[in-house]
Amino acid sequence: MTPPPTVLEADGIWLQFGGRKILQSVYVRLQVGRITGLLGRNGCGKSALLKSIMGLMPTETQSVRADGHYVEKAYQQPGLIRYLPQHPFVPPDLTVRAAFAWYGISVDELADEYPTIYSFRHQKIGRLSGGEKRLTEILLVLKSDAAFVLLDEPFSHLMPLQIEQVLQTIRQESAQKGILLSDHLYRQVLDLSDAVFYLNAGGRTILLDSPEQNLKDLGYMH
Ligand SMILES: Nc1ncnc2c1ncn2[C@@H]1O[C@H](COP(=O)(O)OP(=O)(O)OP(=O)(O)O)[C@@H](O)[C@H]1O
Repeated sequence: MTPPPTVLEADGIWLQFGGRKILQSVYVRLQVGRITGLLGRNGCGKSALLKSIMGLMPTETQSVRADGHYVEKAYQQPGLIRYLPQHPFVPPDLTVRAAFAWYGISVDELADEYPTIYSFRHQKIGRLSGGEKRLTEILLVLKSDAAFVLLDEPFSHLMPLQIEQVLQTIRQESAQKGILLSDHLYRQVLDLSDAVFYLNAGGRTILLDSPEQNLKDLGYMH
């Protein structure tokens, strides 16, 4: 059996909407065992980039490679890569237990770590609150058996205590996964990430060498 890949690279991604250039020759790199942050202003194209990597957005050109092998439709390869979009994606009629089973996870794994979600195991997803649903979806993606995980604004809808817990789970899961984390909670992203890319208004990624200072210079924060 071939071992799972350890590096995922995306480059040469060009995307425009109605003549407006969103992504221009973007480059990002994920590595198993590392967390890679992705920051950028509202509307700069972070979500579009994640969708492009997944093969869910028609781009002009792009190259996504796992250990150098071309990946065409990442969304068809859940063992390779999983994606948390900004919008809810689990069918509302599934129970929490069934949703975890769908992702190859036993809900019993959550009993100690996430007792509230575990207590909802017989509930339908559609009956959960916004935050409970978001937390369920984050855990589905994070705890699934994928080599790489893309997280688009995982902290939205979560209360501070849950954010702390999810940060810890991201850290734990990164031991066996390469994780791309895009969120506006920049402090948490900086603390957690081994490397941080900034997507600038011109649609190019910059690898930050001094993140705090770079982000001020780039006008992302004061
Ligand atoms: N399907 C689409 N058709 C036309 N324009 C789109 C489409 N999807 C996204 N856009 C535009 O592309 C730009 C990038 O959007 P995207 O959602 O990727 O930004 P973002 O960096 O994730 O923003 P935010 O931080 O606010 O979530 C925006 O200007 C958006 O309006």
